[in-house]
Amino acid sequence: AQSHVLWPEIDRITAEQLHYARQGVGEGVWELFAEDGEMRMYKREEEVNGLVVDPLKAVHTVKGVTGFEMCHYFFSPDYRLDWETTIEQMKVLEKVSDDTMIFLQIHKRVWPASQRDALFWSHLRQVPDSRDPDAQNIWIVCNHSTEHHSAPEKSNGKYIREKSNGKYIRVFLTVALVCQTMIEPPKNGAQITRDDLTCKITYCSVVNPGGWAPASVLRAVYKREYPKFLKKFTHYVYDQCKNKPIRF
Ligand SMILES: CCCCCc1ccc(-c2ccc(S(=O)(=O)CCO)cc2)cc1[C@H]1C[C@H]1c1ccccn1
Repeated sequence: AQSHVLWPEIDRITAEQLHYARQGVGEGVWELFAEDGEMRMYKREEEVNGLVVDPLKAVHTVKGVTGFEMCHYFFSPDYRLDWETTIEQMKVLEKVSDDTMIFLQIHKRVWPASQRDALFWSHLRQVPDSRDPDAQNIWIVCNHSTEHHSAPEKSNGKYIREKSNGKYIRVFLTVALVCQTMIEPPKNGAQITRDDLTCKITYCSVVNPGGWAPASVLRAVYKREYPKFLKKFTHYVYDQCKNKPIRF
């Protein structure tokens, strides 16, 4: 992917998102708004030009899967429709490389707002841990809005794009899923099993709705959809992996 025109941006945004994901939620600005078992979901209330763009940060711990497995199922287009319940259609516009793709997703309409679509590059990468050089166990998937010749936004600058009989508003998003594998080595030197694995997850998301939607509607949607999404996704990955050989 190093040769692709997007590479400098992919490299920069992925590094920025890794750094951002590692910042704790201790500093008072984050508000805890959902808890479910090990999952903690935080948000900051922010508006850009009167649009709600509340940044979200979730932390979660899932036993029995590796960070690679979690990121693999998040990145791969083959499984997305199994766990993403808010999209109507998904298309890979370009396969930049084995670890980088460009997606176009049409999201289900959220009444009374107009229907949205999302066009973004998605990049999967293993991250050497600067603090712990032999921790080859951190993986990240970064998704960031981009343009693409095969899915232009309407030139009127209102991010409205014609579809067959209506219009989509294009959202602007930056998302990062950072997963670290923790291994509790078995006492008696036995082979590692899934019972010895724990995956520590940090999920960060900023979705700018792209066009006007009532703050109350957006905040209600985010409050409902994000916990549901992370719970469904992590359970899906556990179920997909539990009877398969471990992939680090
Ligand atoms: C009036 C609603 C305007 C915003 C609609 C919208 C668009 C994209 C997105 C979104 C796009 C991508 C991602 S992801 O993490 O990269 C995974 C791949 O799909 C995540 C969320 C969200 C929402 C908001 C529904 C809200 C919502 C919240 C969590 C999940 C789904 N929907």
